[in-house]
Amino acid sequence: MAEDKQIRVTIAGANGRMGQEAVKMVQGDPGLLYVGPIDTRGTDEEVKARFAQLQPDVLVDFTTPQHVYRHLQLALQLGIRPVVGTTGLTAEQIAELTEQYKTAGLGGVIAPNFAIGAILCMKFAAMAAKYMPHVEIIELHHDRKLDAPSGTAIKTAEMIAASRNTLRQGHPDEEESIAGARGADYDGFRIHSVRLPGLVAHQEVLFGATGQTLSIRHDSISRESFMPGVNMAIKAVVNLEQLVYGLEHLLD
Ligand SMILES: NC(=O)C1=CN([C@@H]2O[C@H](COP(=O)(O)OP(=O)(O)OC[C@H]3O[C@@H](n4cnc5c(N)ncnc54)[C@H](OP(=O)(O)O)[C@@H]3O)[C@@H](O)[C@H]2O)C=CC1
Ligand SMILES: O=C(O)C1=N[C@H](C(=O)O)C[C@H](O)C1
Repeated sequence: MAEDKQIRVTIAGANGRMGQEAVKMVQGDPGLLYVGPIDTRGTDEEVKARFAQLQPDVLVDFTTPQHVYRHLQLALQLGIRPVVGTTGLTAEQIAELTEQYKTAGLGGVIAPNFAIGAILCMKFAAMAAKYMPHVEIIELHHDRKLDAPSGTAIKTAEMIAASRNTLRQGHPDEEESIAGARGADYDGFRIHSVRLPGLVAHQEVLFGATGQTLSIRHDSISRESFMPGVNMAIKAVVNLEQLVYGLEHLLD
């Protein structure tokens, strides 16, 4: 795409918590043109007619786990490059979409977290797990969140699992007297989800070894924290020819 041409951006979920921030960010960048919101709660024909009216280069998605898979399929059919922050896609869906986008040679970004500090938290956690394989993840979010565990916690867990040998942690005879007390199991370690009003988006990765512990913590205290990453993804996706999962793939 020519460097001096504005990138035409539509946003799904434009009235939501993240969508409102994203609209402000896009409208504040002279390199981007906000062409308007897209709402896909209609028939395929109605939605395609709206896309035809908007003519976007990029679809930014901050909606719900229920809709995001269809949005990625629609974007593929229409040749619009998606930048997806919505969480809740399964590993199988991401793998399938990655193949489909590769076949079509279309760029896309799925990023469970756009905050640079969260990406560093994931990378540091993966580094630490190699040397301190006993680990638990605690993610903490506002209580309007629909999915658990968070997309960030799942991505962190995937990166930890890739950098350590599978290890079933805790006492072999441990029992829960209240179901769920030990959290969700991922590759032998545990993920705990906290939901409270007042929180935004937070994650702590705890490691333990003989006589020592290590905590790696990231806090998003406002949704502005995600916007530089969304901006970077919009500008990168127009030059991509495949779907990437994780903002770390766009960082050098
Ligand atoms: N990757 C990242 O860095 C981040 C990702 N997220 C993720 O982003 C997603 C949105 O979070 P958040 O903004 O807090 O949620 P909100 O509930 O505030 O916003 C979701 C919005 O999507 C709208 N919506 C629902 N369905 C459709 C549809 N089919 N087409 C268009 N709009 C639709 C809703 O409209 P209505 O209210 O009318 O139903 C609502 O305005 C979540 O999955 C969350 O996990 C959040 C923060 C950071
Ligand atoms: O719903 C949220 O708010 C967030 N969702 C993302 C996730 O599930 O990881 C990113 C961030 O944690 C905020």
